[in-house]
Amino acid sequence: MIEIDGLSKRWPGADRASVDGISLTVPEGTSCALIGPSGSGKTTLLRMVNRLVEPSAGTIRIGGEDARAMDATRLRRRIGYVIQDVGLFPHWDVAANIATVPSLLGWDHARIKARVEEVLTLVGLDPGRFAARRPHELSGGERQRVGVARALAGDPPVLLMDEPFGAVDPVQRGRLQEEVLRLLQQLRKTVLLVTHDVAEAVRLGDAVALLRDGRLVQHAAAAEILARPADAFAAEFLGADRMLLRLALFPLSALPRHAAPAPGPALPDGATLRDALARMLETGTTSAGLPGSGSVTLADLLAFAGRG
Ligand SMILES: Nc1ncnc2c1ncn2[C@@H]1O[C@H](COP(=O)(O)OP(=O)(O)OP(=O)(O)O)[C@@H](O)[C@H]1O
Repeated sequence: MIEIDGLSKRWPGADRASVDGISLTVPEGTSCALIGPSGSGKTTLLRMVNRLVEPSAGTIRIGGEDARAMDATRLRRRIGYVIQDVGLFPHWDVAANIATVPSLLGWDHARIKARVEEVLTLVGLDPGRFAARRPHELSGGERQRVGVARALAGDPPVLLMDEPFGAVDPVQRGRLQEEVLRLLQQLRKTVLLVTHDVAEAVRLGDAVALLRDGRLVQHAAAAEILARPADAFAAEFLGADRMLLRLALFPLSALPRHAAPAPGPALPDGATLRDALARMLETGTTSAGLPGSGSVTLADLLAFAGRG
């Protein structure tokens, strides 16, 4: 669990605080995505959690312990950190990069080797093919995966991610988001994530925190913030397509199932309400076929969306 209370940062010489009295809790095993315009204080807030930036005021507790009272090195070993340009050591191979924290923790050689293979496999990279490569021998997407593997290597309970998929092309990005989401749910990590991308925030964050000028505008479950933005700024920032983004958060089982078949191919397993709407638009009909048999209808979908 991450508990942030009254946290502020005012950089020397600045005329106002970049982070201004933010209180925010990320419950154990959940994720929170920080969004907001450029300069709203997202990265500064994130970097105060692992003390790369010292707060001007306020407290941060990690697993109940005051982060400022802890030794900074010990604190950072309990917190995995993934950043956009990854920051891998260029002259070290992938295995050595991933082994950084386990080595600092004093693990023996065999345990480190086993852990490197385990986390590479977790992030979808074959250890036999990738362990001995240098960072420049990887694609951008592979480098991001190595970054995630490195952050997970010491099995920290908390993960901080700053634009983790920012440097990856849109197709890879979608796949990486999907995989990392599954992985983080499976590992029950507590995650604080910075992103510019509202779609990414609601996909990866159980909760979303919207910042403006260093202040917290709204902090709510992803489906809630999309349905009920706190004010006009929040509504504009979340975008005109926010109800479509929201539909993508719900499975087909959120709607009543009708026995009648629908025209066109059935939706695949794992499809969302947004996929159902897309299928209806594609077939020009008011129902979409469910995997197996049966269908959902546009009337039910609109009623669901309207309930918010
Ligand atoms: N090391 C620093 N020294 C002085 N001011 C800083 C420093 N780092 C950040 N700032 C200022 O703090 C404010 C918040 O910056 P921050 O990087 O946290 O915003 P952000 O929301 O992450 O922005 P972006 O989305 O563009 O990355 C900005 O006005 C920035 O200029």
